[in-house]
Amino acid sequence: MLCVGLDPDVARMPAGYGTTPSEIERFCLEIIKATAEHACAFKPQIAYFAANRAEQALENLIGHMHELAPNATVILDAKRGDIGATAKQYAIEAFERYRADSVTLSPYMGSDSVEPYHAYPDRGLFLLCRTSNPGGNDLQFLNTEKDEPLYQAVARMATTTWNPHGQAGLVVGATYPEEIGLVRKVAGDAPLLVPGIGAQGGDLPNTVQNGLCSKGWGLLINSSRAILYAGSGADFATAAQKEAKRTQDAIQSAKGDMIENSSRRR
Ligand SMILES: O=c1ccn([C@@H]2O[C@H](COP(=O)(O)O)[C@@H](O)[C@H]2O)c(=O)[nH]1
Repeated sequence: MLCVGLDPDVARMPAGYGTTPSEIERFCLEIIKATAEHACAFKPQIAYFAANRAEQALENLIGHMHELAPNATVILDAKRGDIGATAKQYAIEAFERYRADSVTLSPYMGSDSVEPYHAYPDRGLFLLCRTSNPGGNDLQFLNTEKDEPLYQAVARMATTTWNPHGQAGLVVGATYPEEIGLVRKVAGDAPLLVPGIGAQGGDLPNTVQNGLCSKGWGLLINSSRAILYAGSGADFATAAQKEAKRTQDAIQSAKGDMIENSSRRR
């Protein structure tokens, strides 16, 4: 259930790496190779590539992800949201240009802003629901007319009426594990993309405990900086591999503890 995030920050490139698009690509490729055996997903964050004129590097890297880790799903973290005509172009960008398996979306503009993505029913959509950042509280906790907080209304709509092909998941931060449980209740078995462990200090055991679906999975737990920058020297790829394995083991052990506790309770 580990998702390796690719957020190549040019201020943090390891020894021996420059900051050009081809160096960004070389760095990320080493991370992909080093972590592929531990990852069920990769999540490149588009801003780190676009900010450095490295969109072609991102295209190439997604190709490498598909080749080197054919069973891993590729989530383009772009957080798009716009009127239908523009959303159609964003869908082409994510699924045809970049060949991502899924894309992250902002739900703020409503159902017609999500509709163009339904033309790709075999791809996934992760809608921002309860985000990992402190400012997420500003809007996500506003009460709706149904007397539920906005993030729960998003969870409900995104996985039902806005989801004719069953392709929707939700983004819920590991920094708020209690809300992961509340979202899970509303969203059934929909996949949850969970950023916030590692550098943001989220709570892994409670994320797993509250977030597993009825089939015992349903979580893509993302770690970006903690893996990418586990080392800064020439051995950065080995350090990334170790951190990915450590995180994968921690996820497995949290899952094991949960299963043991629930069978003890029976
Ligand atoms: O609520 C959210 C939604 C997206 N993100 C993204 O996930 C990664 C987290 O990086 P770390 O280095 O593991 O903290 C990053 O790409 C964010 O843009 C999020 O953190 N929270």
